Amino acid sequence: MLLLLPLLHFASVKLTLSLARSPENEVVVWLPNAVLLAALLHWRGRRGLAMAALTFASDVYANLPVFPATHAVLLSLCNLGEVTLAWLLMRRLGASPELERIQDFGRFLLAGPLIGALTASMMAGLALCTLDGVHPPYATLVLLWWFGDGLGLLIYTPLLLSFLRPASPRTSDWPQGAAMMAVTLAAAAFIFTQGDGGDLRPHVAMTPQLLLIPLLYIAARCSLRCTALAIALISLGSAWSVTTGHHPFGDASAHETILRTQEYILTLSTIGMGLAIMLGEQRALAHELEDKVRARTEELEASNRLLAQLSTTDSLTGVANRRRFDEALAREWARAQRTGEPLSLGLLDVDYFKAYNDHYGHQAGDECLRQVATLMGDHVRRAGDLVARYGGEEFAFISPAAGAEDAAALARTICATLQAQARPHMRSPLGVLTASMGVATLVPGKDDSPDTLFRLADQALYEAKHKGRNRVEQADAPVG
Ligand SMILES: Nc1nc2c(ncn2[C@@H]2O[C@H](COP(=O)(O)OP(=O)(O)OP(=O)(O)O)[C@@H](O)[C@H]2O)c(=O)[nH]1
Repeated sequence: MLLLLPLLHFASVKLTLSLARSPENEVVVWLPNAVLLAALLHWRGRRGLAMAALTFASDVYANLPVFPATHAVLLSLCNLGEVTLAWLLMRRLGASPELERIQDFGRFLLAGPLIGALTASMMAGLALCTLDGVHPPYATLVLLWWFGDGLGLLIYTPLLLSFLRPASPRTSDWPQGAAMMAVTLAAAAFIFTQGDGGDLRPHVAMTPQLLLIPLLYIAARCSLRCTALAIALISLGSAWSVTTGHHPFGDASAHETILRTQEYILTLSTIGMGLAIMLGEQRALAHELEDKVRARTEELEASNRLLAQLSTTDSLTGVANRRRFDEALAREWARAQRTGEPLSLGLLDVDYFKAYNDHYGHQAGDECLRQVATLMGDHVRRAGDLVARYGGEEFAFISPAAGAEDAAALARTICATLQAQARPHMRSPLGVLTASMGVATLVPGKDDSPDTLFRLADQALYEAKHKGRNRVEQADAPVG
């Protein structure tokens, strides 16, 4: 970067001087100072001294063929002073170096093009008048220098900064920007090459003010980078035009012509860049709001999903609650009615659970219920199966497409495993925690309802309890 900086600076001095008006080397826009200012802003002043020294050397070296050595050194000192003052003032004013907000752009305008360039122009005017004494009047010299330097900072600092930072992925405006740029440049080429001066110039010529129209379109629709680039190219075109004998701004004295051109570029750049920055800020704000809305919507959707899950989940055991059980039973019932497949339902009731609670406490009772839920979940695992806590110490499973034998076998495995886990239950005749189950299987008929299946399973459970508990009873119903 430190090597590239003087190269870029040197090239910009040469380009500017190639567009200067002889014999006094008056320039319309002096762009090299923007190179150092953009570098200082982009790298937040890091290696500022080295950058300043390199660009100063490049400035003197590039000026030497055009000015005597004393002039070259003094003028380069003025340039360095201008950039340093602008940089320090911007820091003092708290301007963000990105220049993407209108208040930062305003502070930059004040610090660079206004105060920095004016101070340097007064110093340079003094130096030139003292050294040569034959220049245009001091005020004219100051005005020309001020406008030239001010415009250079105004146009090229934001342009270089926009190229130094990565383009925002959102401003993929290049097709539109390129099309409008092509139109603008074609129009600029036509306007700035009209006539070759003197009598041959057409009587009715197009004025450069017309370029404001496509430029405003670019500023409104494209990025600041695109707008600054368009202004930079127009400024180069107009500088070339007035220093090569064209008269896009009408007939006037040499100094007046340069001043008219500078005023024209100033109007174009303040309006164009101001608009681009203001609209860019609005767009960034809109994107920020969109992002916030999207994030909030996602949060809301996640909360809704969680809420929906919580509203159908039993908080103690984590299995489905009564509401989800009812919904699943109705759904599976309707499906079995359509397919003609059997539907099995198992009801489980923990034996002597009141006594367990009384003996071991409610918390131990809760732990028991969690154990039973886990056990059922471990065994009822076919696709479409569901385990639910029906209420209190009662659990249920729904097993679609399972025949009576399969369902009864499943229930027996659950009861046997619970007994084998041998959780002590001092108040049960069996000494360990057990459960009773009732199982029913139906191929739903047209006139049946899920209640029929539930009633059958419940009767079977009652029978299991009645027959001594820790057993599985099957409902006497037509089975599939
Ligand atoms: N710890 C705990 N106990 C519960 C919960 N829900 C219901 N119970 C208790 O479960 C017990 C159910 O007792 P009963 O309906 O009399 O049945 P049981 O003692 O198991 O007798 P049988 O079913 O005939 O073997 C009651 O004492 C309820 O307080 C719960 O969420 N946690």
